[in-house]
Formats: sequence, C-alpha cells, structure tokens
Amino acid sequence: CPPHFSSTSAVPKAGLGQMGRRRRHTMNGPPRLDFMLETLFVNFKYQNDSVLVVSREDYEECNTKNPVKKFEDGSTMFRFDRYGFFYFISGKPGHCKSGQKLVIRVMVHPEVEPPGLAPAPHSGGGGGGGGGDEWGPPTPNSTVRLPVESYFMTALGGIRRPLKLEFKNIVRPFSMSSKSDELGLKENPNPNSINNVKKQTFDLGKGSEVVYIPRFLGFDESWKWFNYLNKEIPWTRPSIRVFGRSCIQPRDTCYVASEGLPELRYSGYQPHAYSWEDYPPLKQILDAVHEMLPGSNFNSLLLNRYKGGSDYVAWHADDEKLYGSTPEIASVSFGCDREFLLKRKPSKSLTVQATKAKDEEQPARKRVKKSGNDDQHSFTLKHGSLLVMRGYTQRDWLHSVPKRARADAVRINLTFRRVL
Ligand SMILES: O=C(O)CCC(=O)C(=O)O
Ligand SMILES: [Fe+2]
Repeated sequence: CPPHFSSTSAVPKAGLGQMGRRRRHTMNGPPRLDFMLETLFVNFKYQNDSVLVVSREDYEECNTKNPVKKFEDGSTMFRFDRYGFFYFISGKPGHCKSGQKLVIRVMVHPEVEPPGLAPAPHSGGGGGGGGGDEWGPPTPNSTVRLPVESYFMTALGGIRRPLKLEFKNIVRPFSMSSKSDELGLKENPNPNSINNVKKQTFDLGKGSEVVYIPRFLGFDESWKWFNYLNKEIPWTRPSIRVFGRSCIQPRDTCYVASEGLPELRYSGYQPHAYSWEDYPPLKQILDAVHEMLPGSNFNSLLLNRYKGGSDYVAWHADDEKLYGSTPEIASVSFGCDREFLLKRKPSKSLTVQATKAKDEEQPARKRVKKSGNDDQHSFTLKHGSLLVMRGYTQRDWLHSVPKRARADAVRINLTFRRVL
C-alpha cells in the first residue's frame, strides 16, 4: 500500500492551536494548506512501499531512480531541519504518477526574527535533492539555533488520494545544520545546475528575502537574448496616470502572460498580454528560471527596456493583489549594468502612498549604501544575472532602478511573476 501522507489524526495536536493561527488558501491551482507549526516533523505511515526524498525534477517526472533519501521502514519520521522545499514521492512504480507525491515548503515565519540576518552569501551547494536550495539554511554548516516557532509550513498540491500526514511537536529549539549534511546530498555533476552557480542570499528579515545570482546565464548567450529581445519584442512606452495626471512611463515595456489569467493593471494602464508562443525564446528563459528556482511556476512576464541612464523605474512594490501576499518575482537582466535599490517601507500610511504612486515619484537620487544600513540595499544587476525577491519583500520593501547619468547603453529586464 502506498505511503499515507494524511492530515488526519495528529494535525490538531501539532501545536497549531498554540500558535493560534491557521491559514487555508483557496485559489486556482493545486490545493494548498498552510500550517503554523511548532513542529517540524512529518510522519509517513505505509506498508510494502517506500518514501523517497527527491529533487524537483524527479518529483515532477516521478523518477524513483535517483532519490536523495529513501525510507522503507513503514513509519518514517522526517525532520524538517531547514527552510525551503522538500519533495516526497512514493517509491512504488506507478504510485507517484497516480498522485502519491507531496511538496512541503518550510518558510520563515514573518513575525519572528529569522535566522542569521544576512547578507550571508551562501553557495547553495549540494541542494538539488531536497529541493529548496534557495531557501536553505543561512550558511552551510551553520549552527544557528532557532526557535521552531519561527517557521511555518506549506503543503503544496500533488495529493490526489487521501494521504496520511502526522505532525509531531518538538518542544525546544534545535540546531540548524547544513542541508547537505542532513539530507546526504551529493555534488551535482551538471555544471549548469543550481548547485554550481554562485548564489548570494540576503535575508531582509521578517520573512523577506532576496537572492542574487550574478552569472545565471552565460555572457555570450545573454547577448544573444539581448539582441533578440531588443529587436523582436513589441516595445511600447505607454501613457500612465499618476494622481490624475497623465505622463509617459520612463521606460519601454511589454507584457506576456499565459492564457486565461486575470488582467494586469498598474498606474491606470492595462498592458496587452502577448502569449509565450509569440516569442519562443522567452519560454526558454522561463524554463531556465524554473530550473534554477525549484518549486517556482511563473505564468507572466513584465519586460522593461531602459534605453539609457535617464530611463528608470521609481520606488514601488509589485504588490498587486493578483500576485497574492507573498509573490516570488524573478528578475533577469541583460545589457548595461544598472543599480537596483531596495529600501524598507517607512510606515503603513506612507507605504500605501508609495505603492500607489508607482512611476510617480522622482527617481531615487541618493545611492543607498551597501552596508551599514539594514533598511537599504543596493545591487548592481549584471548582464545575465538573476535576482529573486520573495516572501514579504513586496509587502515590506520598495525597490527602484534610479536614473544614472553614466548608464549610457540599453538595459533589458525581465520580471517573471505568478498570477494567482
Ligand atoms: O528593471 C528592473 O530591474 C526592475 C523592474 C521592476 O521593478 C518592475 O518591472 O516592476
Ligand atoms: Fe518591480
């Protein structure tokens, strides 16, 4: 019989009550349950079967050949010792394909100070297997002690039959350890894989996180994409409305989205949604992004072209409702390096103003310092780089690409998003 991952018996006893909150999302797409936990164990019960911890790719393909870990003892207590994605499938032929699979994402709870305030660049090495590389521990081999209350867990789709999932309480803080140690992950031989890129993770606190991968795409390859995008994309520079006044958006734009999604609207402007099929190379870049970010599933893309240093994007947050409360945004840059700034939203009232006034403010003139101020961060977004904003970054932070007199060449930026 297949492993059971069910949410029956032990869940109510698993500390949910104590945390006092439980959220249930209903949205289109896979079923999704959020649990506020004091517990970071899952217990699988099964007979004549096995439970495999696998990579995202193997999860998607139900590949049982290359598990990161295999359990066959009939009652497996799996400890979540880090935040990130965990992919489980049944080891019995055919069972995974019939729905015996589960993704669990462990996230830092926004109301609790997260671990090891970054900037703590970490290589992401050894991740692939357990998934969740990009939400791994703050540093490899870290021994940061965390209260478990600082996590919450999301069980994401893929369950088509009743599954049995038991959560067990743990009552004291535990020590974070390297995921590669814990999950027995091996070095991935594929040089283009997530495990082999230099990746910097910046924990902005309270559940906001930025990941920067400077060499996401190869240099020459990136110029090919740049030339294609510069020439083939139907760029427009629309009129937008800001505080009742009409002005020209200070950069070119284009929008691509999967069919049937709610329409995007910002600053009184509703861009036409082109389809992925119209521009197949975009789909290829999207595939590369998905490969780099296990668990992501972007379905829309906002393209920006900055023709020179006087084109910019003002302080704003991409907090449109259609992206949900914790959108992941993956931003790929080509061409001229430009500075990307992040600053913490000042206060509730100002936040509302700043968010609504997208493109309205003057560009940020002051360069924010790279260090010494936890409320401001600056990244130079390089040709071929990938920057990911996730968690509560859109709720709690603003970002901008300010005017820069010396940026005298074209830059193209793609931001992949998921419309819910
Ligand atoms: O060009 C960039 O790097 C950022 C673009 C952006 O923030 C947006 O399109 O919302
Ligand atoms: Fe943005």
